[in-house]
Amino acid sequence: MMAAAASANITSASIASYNVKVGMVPKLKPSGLQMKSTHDFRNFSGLKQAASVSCESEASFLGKDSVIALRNSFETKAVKQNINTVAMQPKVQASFKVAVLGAGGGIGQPLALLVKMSPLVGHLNLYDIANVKGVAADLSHCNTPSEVLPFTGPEQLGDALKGVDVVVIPAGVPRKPGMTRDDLFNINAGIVKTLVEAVADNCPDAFIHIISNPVNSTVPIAAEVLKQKGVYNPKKLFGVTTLDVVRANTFVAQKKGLRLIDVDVPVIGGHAGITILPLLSKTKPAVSFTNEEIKELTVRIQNAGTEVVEAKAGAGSATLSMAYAAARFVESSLRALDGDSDVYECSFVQSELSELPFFASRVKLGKNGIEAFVNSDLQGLTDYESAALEALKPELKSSIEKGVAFANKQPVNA
Ligand SMILES: NC(=O)c1ccc[n+]([C@@H]2O[C@H](COP(=O)([O-])OP(=O)(O)OC[C@H]3O[C@@H](n4cnc5c(N)ncnc54)[C@H](O)[C@@H]3O)[C@@H](O)[C@H]2O)c1
Ligand SMILES: O=C(O)C[C@H](O)C(=O)O
Repeated sequence: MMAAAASANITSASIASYNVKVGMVPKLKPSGLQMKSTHDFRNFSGLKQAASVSCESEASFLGKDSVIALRNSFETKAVKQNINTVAMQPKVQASFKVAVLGAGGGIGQPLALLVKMSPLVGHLNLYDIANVKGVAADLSHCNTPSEVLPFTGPEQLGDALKGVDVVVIPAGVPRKPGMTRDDLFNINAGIVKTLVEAVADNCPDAFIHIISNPVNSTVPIAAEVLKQKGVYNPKKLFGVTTLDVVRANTFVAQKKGLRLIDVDVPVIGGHAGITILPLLSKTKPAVSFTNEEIKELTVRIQNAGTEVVEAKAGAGSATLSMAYAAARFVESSLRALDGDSDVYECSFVQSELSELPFFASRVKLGKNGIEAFVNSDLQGLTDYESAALEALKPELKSSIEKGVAFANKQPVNA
């Protein structure tokens, strides 16, 4: 069944009042990194459990707001139960099933490790056409809750996907120096099509995270495949653009001498070159930039993938930072599925925020996928941002149309 495309739009005013309403976390912001899970957590990273320590580690991919919320959640429970937070032993209830398709690769392996560390994950299925048995055996020795299983080859793909809540797809070839992401289309389009067909057949209700490039085309391909299979739910199909946000946050913090953990920059548009548009005017905390700084930061964020491709000199593209970013998006999705009502992330999704059918923006995630679009991010843009937004549209439109045309030329396998 095709679900309704439109979700409610959210303005900054409604976000503000929403945050006041939930009230548990003093300084919430609509940035995707708050945590108020219904589950209790234990930290598996070797630190003491969150209830008993100040765990504002700047190394945590949970981010500051998550950590504050996590601690508040324990403290609130402890007060209610009239017990000492230091003595509290939270019970882990890992329940979600995650599948990584392309798990033996440069992104897949570190991503699998980070997902293995999540206290929300009970089952972690690793699928690849090669090299995945050893990865699963290796990971399965970590004393974190999830059971790790390997699945190799098309005959095991269906089993890898049965009952899965979140499917992450980093399968496909990466760039070499001199290539654009679109140069990967001919190989990766077919890989994504085949994998999404299997998702449609085996776990049509899962959140689907597409990492494989070119994201601006592979997400529309996935949408068409799901439509052809009669199971498209636009609220649950996501192009992973979290790495653009991670990079923007890092580069802005470095440039302005801010604490990394404080910075949040929304990135809109798509995921290739000029289609990546960081909205520096919406940076939190509010920062002022010179025109030169805006240009320099924008271009650096847009070319950051190429910066890594060139530094790796033929050995691939970003893998470790991508795994980190993908793990953040998985964790956000699981928190949303777990009932956390304050989860916001940027993602490339079916959208009505612009005249393009797919567009990256900040979205609010809930149990049923996208609950709302943060349309206030697109209001009050600077002249520079407005011009950049108009300039990206033709390229993004043509990448979307290329994906749709590919999928419609190649009917899905029944
Ligand atoms: N969205 C983003 O921000 C982002 C960031 C970095 C990389 N990427 C993209 O992610 C993709 C993977 O990059 P990587 O560095 O991990 O590449 P990689 O070559 O190291 O790994 C890819 C893996 O996919 C597997 N694979 C290939 N065909 C498959 C199939 N049909 N089914 C299952 N698995 C299959 C390969 O065996 C390999 O293990 C590339 O397309 C790259 O451009 C996207
Ligand atoms: O740049 C690439 O090809 C990989 C990825 O899209 C990235 O942004 O790092």
